[in-house]
Amino acid sequence: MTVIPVKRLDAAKSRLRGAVPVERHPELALAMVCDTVAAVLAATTVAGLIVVTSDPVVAEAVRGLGAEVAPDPGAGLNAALRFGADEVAGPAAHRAVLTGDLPALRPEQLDAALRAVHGRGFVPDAAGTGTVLLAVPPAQPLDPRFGPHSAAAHRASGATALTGDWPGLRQDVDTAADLHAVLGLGAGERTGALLRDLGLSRACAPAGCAG
Ligand SMILES: Nc1nc2c(ncn2[C@@H]2O[C@H](COP(=O)(O)OP(=O)(O)OP(=O)(O)O)[C@@H](O)[C@H]2O)c(=O)[nH]1
Ligand SMILES: C=C(OP(=O)(O)O)C(=O)O
Repeated sequence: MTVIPVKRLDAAKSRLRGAVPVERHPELALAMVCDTVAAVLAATTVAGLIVVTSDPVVAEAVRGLGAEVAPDPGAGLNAALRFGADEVAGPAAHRAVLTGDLPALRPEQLDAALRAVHGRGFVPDAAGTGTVLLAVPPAQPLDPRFGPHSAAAHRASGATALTGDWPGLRQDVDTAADLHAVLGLGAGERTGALLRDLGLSRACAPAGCAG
C-alpha cells in the first residue's frame, strides 16, 4: 500500500510561489499531485494508494484517479504520514509513502525502487538532502522523519538509502529551478499541459510528456 500526504492547496508549495502567475499557483500544485498519483497508480507493484488530505478539491481529484482519501489529522506532515501508513493502511501491509510533488515520476522507476527496498528504506531527493520515498515492511512502524535534512534524519533512524537511477522519482519540486528540471526530464500530462498553456514549456511537446 502507498500513501501520499497533500497539504491544503491554499498553503501548498509556498517556496514555488512566483514560478507561475499567482492565480494559477493552486492549479500547478494540484496538477503535480495528480501526475504523482497517476504514476503511482500505474505502477505494477502498487496495491493501492491512500491520499491523506483535508483539501476537498484534492480529495475529489484523486478519488477520480482511483485513490482512497483519508482525513489529515492536522498535526503536520509526519503525523499525516503515520496516520495514513500505520493506522489507515495498517501494520499488516508493506507500506511506502511518497511526497506529492513528483510530476516527472514514471511508474517503472517506482516499481524498480520498491523492488529494491529490503527492510526500512528511503530514496533521497535529487539534491540528496531531502526524502521522496520511505518504505517499511509489515509490522514495522513507519517512523517518518520528513522535513528539513530528512535524508540525514532517515539515515540516522536506521533506514537504508536507496540510490538507483530513478531521476523522475528523485525530482521533487520545491522551487522554480526544480520545475525547470522537471521539464528536462519530461513533466507528467497535467503539469506539462499547464506549463505549455502558460508558455513556459515549449520544450515539452505532448508526445514528449509522460502520461
Ligand atoms: N497531509 C499533509 N500533507 C503535507 C503537510 N505538509 C506537507 N505536506 C505534503 O508533503 C509533501 C512534501 O511537502 P513539501 O515539499 O514541504 O511541500 P509544501 O509543504 O507544499 O511546500 P512548502 O510550502 O514550500 O514547504 C507534499 O506532498 C505536501 O503537500 C501536512 O501538514 N499535511
Ligand atoms: C518534506 C520534505 O520535502 P522538502 O524538503 O521537499 O520540503 C523532505 O524532503 O523531507
